[in-house]
Amino acid sequence: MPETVISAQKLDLTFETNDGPVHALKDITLDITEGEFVSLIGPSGCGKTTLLRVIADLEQPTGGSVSVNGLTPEQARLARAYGYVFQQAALLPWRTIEDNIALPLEVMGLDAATRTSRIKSNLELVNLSGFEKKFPWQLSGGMQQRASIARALAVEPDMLLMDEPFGALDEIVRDHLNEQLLKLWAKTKKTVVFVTHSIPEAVFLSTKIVVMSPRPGRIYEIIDCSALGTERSLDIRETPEFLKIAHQVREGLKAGHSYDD
Ligand SMILES: Nc1ncnc2c1ncn2[C@@H]1O[C@H](COP(=O)(O)OP(=O)(O)OP(=O)(O)O)[C@@H](O)[C@H]1O
Repeated sequence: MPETVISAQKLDLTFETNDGPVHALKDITLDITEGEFVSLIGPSGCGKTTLLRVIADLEQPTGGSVSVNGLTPEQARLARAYGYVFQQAALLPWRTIEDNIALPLEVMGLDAATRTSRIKSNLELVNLSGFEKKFPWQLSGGMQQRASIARALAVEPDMLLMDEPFGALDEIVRDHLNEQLLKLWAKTKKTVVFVTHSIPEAVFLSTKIVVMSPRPGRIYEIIDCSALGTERSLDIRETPEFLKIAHQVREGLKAGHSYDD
C-alpha cells in the first residue's frame, strides 16, 4: 500500500482583514499518497493557493491539522521535504541559470562538486542542458519555468508543490510543458500537488483532481483519473474517457459555484 504523505484533517483558515474575516478554507480533509499527482482546481478565490501554502508552512491554519511526511509543515519545510514552484519563475535576473539552481544548494551547505552534479542532472531532466551559462532573460517563459522546476528538484525533495506554474504561458507552450512534466513525474516518481484553473491540464496530468468551491473555500468533489492510465500523450484529450472526466470536473465546478450564488 502506498503511504499517505500529505494528510489534511478538518483544516480551517480564516484571514482577518480590514473588511472583516475571509473564510479561505473550511473543513478541508484530504489525503495524498506517495507518487500521486493531485490537482487542485476551482474558481478564483476558492483557496487553492492558500491550501498549498498551508502544506508548505507559508500560512498557519486557524483550525484542524496537516501532516507532511508524518511531520508538521514546519518540520517538513526544515527537512526540505518539498520543492515549491510559483506561477512566475522567480529566478534571480543577475544570476545565470546554473547559479540560480545553485542558490538553495549553497544555502544547504553542499560542496561544489555535489552542486555541479545536481545542477547537471536536473537541467538534463528538464531538457535544458547547454543553457547553464545563460541568464533568465535570455530564455523563453517556458524555459524559465523549466529552470525553476530544475531548481525545485535540485534539493531532492520527495514532493513538488506547484502553484499554476504554466498559467502565464501560451497554450502551445503549456501543452508541451504538460507532456514534459508528466514524463518527469513518471521518471522521478515524486508526489505532486498542482494548482490550476485549466480543466484539460488537470485531467491530462492528474491521478486525482480536487474540485474546490469558494466562499468559504472547500472541497466540493474528488475525482479519480486513474482510468486514464499513467502513459498519456496529448492525443488522449480526444478520447471518450478523457472527455468524460473533463465533463465531470466541469459539472463539479458548476455545481460547487452555484451553491453560493
Ligand atoms: N494573506 C491574505 N490575507 C487576506 N485574505 C487572503 C490572503 N490570502 C488569500 N486571501 C483570501 O483568501 C481567499 C482564497 O485565496 P486563494 O489565493 O487561496 O484563492 P485561489 O483559489 O488560489 O485563487 P486564484 O485562483 O485567484 O489564485 C480569497 O478570498 C483571498 O482574497
